[in-house]
Amino acid sequence: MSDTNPAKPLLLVAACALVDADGRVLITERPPGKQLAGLWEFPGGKVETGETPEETVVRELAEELGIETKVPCLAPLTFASHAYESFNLLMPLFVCRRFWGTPVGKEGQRLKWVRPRDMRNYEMPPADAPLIPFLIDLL
Ligand SMILES: Nc1nc2c([nH]c(=O)n2[C@H]2C[C@H](O)[C@@H](COP(=O)(O)OP(=O)(O)OP(=O)(O)O)O2)c(=O)[nH]1
Repeated sequence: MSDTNPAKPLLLVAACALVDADGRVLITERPPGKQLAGLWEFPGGKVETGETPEETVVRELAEELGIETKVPCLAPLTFASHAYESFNLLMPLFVCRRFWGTPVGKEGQRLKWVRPRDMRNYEMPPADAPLIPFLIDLL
């Protein structure tokens, strides 16, 4: 039997795997106070009205990490689809190897560059686990 809830919203979030010259990927710790605080995630955020998911990633990378990239530097890799308690998440994951500046946690969040095969050692949101094999295959 289906447990579909018509009142449960679909949330569109765009995320990015930033890749460095050594094939490591940046993950960031969700700040205290936010939902899923303390978990490690891909930088990104909610797609705002009027934005494309690519524009969201460019904006969030600037806001959260102080780096610049451009829409043509983002390549779609895969997506996450996960039923959270209060919303259904749809999250495209882009890969970006070309960016300007050095990422810093502009909101005080910790950052780590990790090899995809080591990502299982970091606690990530449940939506993210199925993304890891795609990064292992890519890198
Ligand atoms: N950025 C990001 N969000 C993720 C990942 N995995 C995952 O389940 N999420 C969920 C957590 C949140 O419910 C949602 C992202 O919302 P958010 O609160 O970080 O977005 P935002 O930066 O626009 O936040 P805010 O302005 O509302 O504070 O997606 C991930 O890898 N990266």
